Formats: sequence, structure tokens, C-alpha cells
Amino acid sequence: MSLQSIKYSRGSLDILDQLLLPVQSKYVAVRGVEDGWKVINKMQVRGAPAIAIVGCLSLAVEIYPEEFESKKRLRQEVEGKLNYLVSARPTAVNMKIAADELLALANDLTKDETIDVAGMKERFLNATEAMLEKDIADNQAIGSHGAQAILKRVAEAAGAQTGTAGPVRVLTHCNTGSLATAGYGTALGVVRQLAELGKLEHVYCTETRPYNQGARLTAYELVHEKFPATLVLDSMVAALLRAKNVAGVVVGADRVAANGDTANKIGTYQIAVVAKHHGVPFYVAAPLTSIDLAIPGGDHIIIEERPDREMTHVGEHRIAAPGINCWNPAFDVTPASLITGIITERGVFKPEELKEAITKLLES
Ligand SMILES: CSC[C@@H](O)[C@@H](O)C(=O)COP(=O)(O)O
Repeated sequence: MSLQSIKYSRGSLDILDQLLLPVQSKYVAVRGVEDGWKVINKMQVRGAPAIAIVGCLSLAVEIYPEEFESKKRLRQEVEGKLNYLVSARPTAVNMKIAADELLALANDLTKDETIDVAGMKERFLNATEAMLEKDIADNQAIGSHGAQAILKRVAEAAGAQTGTAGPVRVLTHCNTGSLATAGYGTALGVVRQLAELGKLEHVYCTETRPYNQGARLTAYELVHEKFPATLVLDSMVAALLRAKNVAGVVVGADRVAANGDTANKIGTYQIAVVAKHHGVPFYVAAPLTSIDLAIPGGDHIIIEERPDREMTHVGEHRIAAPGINCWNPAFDVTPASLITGIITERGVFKPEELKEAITKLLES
């Protein structure tokens, strides 16, 4: 069984079909943008960073064999196809941010008289391919910052040195691991780093209805890594936090607004409320490519609604009474006031510090 969600070499892209996991490990070929849009929309590949990487690489695969009569023509094609890819799923911002960056590059290269159309295509392919390595490096940095933040807080609560804190128990939601990224994972990267430091006593993962990313994908990754892990149902979180001395909750993000409000998998908000009630710190782990400073708060985030069938059926088996109405938002927004810290590759920020800190980082 593989944990590599994206296999790419120039001109060829395959994704691990996450609809079939953990029962079957099967790769699906993505031959261009149309395939890229479909695998993202059907959630054969999912998770905010993986969506952006697969989207952009599907464009790379499509343009690689093509010959363009001019730089203007290449730029036009890139723009239209990037816009199309952004429409595959609306909540995660990573694809939109990647599209804006690639389009800015295409604009610069179009104007650059020292480069011809072949050179422009090469630079464009290099930029999309660089996303794979950057994502893994960012996730490793997120893991390290996040593990230190959790351990520091535990040490402070005990009046001890950070180095002496732990091992700790943590809870995570949805799937933010190797399968949702180019590798290592965001929130699951924090768990991975705790384990690497010998500081992971136990990780709890939620089932994450209705798509069951926790039970199918996170549990699969945790078993694969042989981490001490336990699956809980979404409805058990309050009982878990009351009973199991959990030191922190760490989740991923699909879009973080400028004020720190965070859209993530449905159920995240509920967990944050419960964590607040129990005095358990609640962390969001996300790369800068999930932070949308263009929107002031969470009310501006479009929440994707998915088909009823995801709720009424498990596979081919109907579990809900025929005729019942369903409401199936795929994400919710956790207000910044419930978030202890936002863990990025450049450090951990309080939600109220986020905008200024990131703006400074981007300027420098
Ligand atoms: C590193 S993945 C971060 C988020 O994308 C993740 O927590 C999540 O909500 C995934 O939702 P999904 O609907 O499976 O794409």
C-alpha cells in the first residue's frame, strides 16, 4: 500500500485514487487539465495543498507536448486553464493562490524579450514542478514549529522547561497527511514531528463523516507509520477531551482569512468549541499558501456543498431513510477566537497577529 498521493515525472502524472483507499491502492493517470479538474472535483485527490499541486501539474502535463506559435498564445492557454482548475472546488484557496502566482509568472515572461516561447514554456514547467519539493519542505517546517509550540505550552502549564515536556496526547481531524499534500503533511506533520522527537504518547483521529477521511485515510497513514493511534467517532470528541488528558488539538486548513477565521473540514468548528470548554489548546497547521489575506474574515469564504449521496450512502449501501432531506456542507469556519495558534512554515502566530506578520514576511 502506498502513501504517495502524487507521482509525477515530466509529461506524466498519476494520482492515488483516494476514493478506493484503504481497500485498494490504485493509481489513476491524469493526462491533462480536464482529467485534473475531474479527479479534484470527485475527490479522488483531496486536501488543499494536494488539490493545488495536482491542478497545476495537470496543466504542466497538458502543455508539455504542445508547441505554441507565440508567448501570447501560451499565456492565453495558461490563463484559461488555470481559471478552469480553480473552479473544481471552491473552498480551499491554495489552487487560486497557485494560479495567481503562475499567471503573474506567465505575464512577466511574456513581456521579457530575452526569452523565447520554448524558454517560457520551460520556465513555466519548472515553476509547477517546484511546488512538489516546496510543499514537503514547508510541511517539515510546520511539523517542527507545531511540535515545539505544543510542547512549550505543556511545559509552561507545568512550570517546567520545554525539553522536559511530554510525551503528549493529541487529537486531529480529517486527513492532513502525506495523502493530502506532496508528503509529510501539515497537522499530521506536527504529529509526525512529535513522534520523531519521541514525544508522541498517543494520537486520536476522528472518523470525519461523511467522506471518512479520518477513518479511511488518516487511520491508514497512522497504522502505516506504526504510531500509537486510536480512531474515535466525530460524536466522541467531548467525551475524549474529558477522559483522556489530551494536550492539544491540531487540524489543517482550507482557507485562513486575514483575521484568522479558518475554514476546514466540517466538524472542525464543533471540535474547537469543545476544546475551548475543556481548556485544550486548538491549533491550525497550514502553509502560507492556505492563507487568504484578501478576505477580512470567515464570512467571505465560500463553503462547498456536496451531493446528498455522500451522506445517505456508504459506498453502494444506503444508510439514510429514502426521502429525507440532507444538508451537506463540506467545510465549516472556526472563529479566530477559538484558535490558540496558526502554525505555518514561518512560525506560529496568534490569529490577531497573523495579517501583520504574514504581510511583513511576504514583503521581506
Ligand atoms: C493538509 S490538508 C488541509 C485541509 O484541506 C483538510 O483538513 C481538509 O479539510 C480536506 O478536505 P477535503 O474535502 O478532504 O479536501
